[in-house]
Amino acid sequence: MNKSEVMIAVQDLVKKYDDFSAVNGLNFEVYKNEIFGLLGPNGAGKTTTLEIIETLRPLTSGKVTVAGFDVEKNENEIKQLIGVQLQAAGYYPNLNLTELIELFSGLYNIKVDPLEMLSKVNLQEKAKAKYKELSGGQKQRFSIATTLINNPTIVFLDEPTTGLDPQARRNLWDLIKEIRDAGTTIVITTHYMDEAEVLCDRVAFVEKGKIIALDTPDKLIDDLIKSGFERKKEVKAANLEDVFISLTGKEWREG
Ligand SMILES: Nc1ncnc2c1ncn2[C@@H]1O[C@H](COP(=O)(O)OP(=O)(O)OP(=O)(O)O)[C@@H](O)[C@H]1O
Repeated sequence: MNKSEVMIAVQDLVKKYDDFSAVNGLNFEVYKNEIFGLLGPNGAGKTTTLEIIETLRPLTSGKVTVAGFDVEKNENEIKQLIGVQLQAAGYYPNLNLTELIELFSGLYNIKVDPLEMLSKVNLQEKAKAKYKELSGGQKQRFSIATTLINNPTIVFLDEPTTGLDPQARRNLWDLIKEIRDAGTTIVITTHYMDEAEVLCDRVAFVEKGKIIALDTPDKLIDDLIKSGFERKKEVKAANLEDVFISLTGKEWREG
């Protein structure tokens, strides 16, 4: 994470749907090369905020810049810099993965090697498989590959591990970290706090369209402990998920 380089700046962001404020004065910055998590309950305003940053939804007031470009004035420049996870329902179920990558790269008007893109997400063996033949984890990995086609500077992932088994989730965490380590900034939303804790460099908690806390997971946890918080139950050195992983292994298994 490089604090000196701000990739996304959100200032006093407000989004109203009629007289309901879904986003109610948000302020935060995302730094170059970090994994930044937006956390919060259903309806808190996370997706709305992401869609405004992605230039897919107009803001009501405030200012949002992406790599210095204003979302209200430089939509095209921003679209070239970002990778957005497309909803799976939009994929043509009868095309194979190679054909789908070719289709998407055609939409971006660029040429990529489909096999190279698929190998980034460990799906090279599935190059000739149809999308509908993939497991849940493979579908998620494929959708992450589609975000990387235009070689983006920033990637947005909206709940990328929902519905996956523990192995598939952990493998996806490794993949997302690799993408960050290769120089990409990542903004993610998730409802899984364990995921946010191991994956995110910094997290913002959003509630009712406002940020109620923003820091590294370590700092947020340390502050809570300093305030006198204690868990009721004795904390064990492992949990049931650790048992699952230790019994079944951690390799890619949805083959
Ligand atoms: N197009 C719309 N018109 C009216 N209200 C909307 C619209 N889109 C979202 N909302 C409302 O804005 C609020 C924030 O929704 P948003 O989808 O941003 O929340 P979220 O934090 O992403 O929730 P989730 O975790 O469930 O995805 C919700 O109360 C939602 O009903």
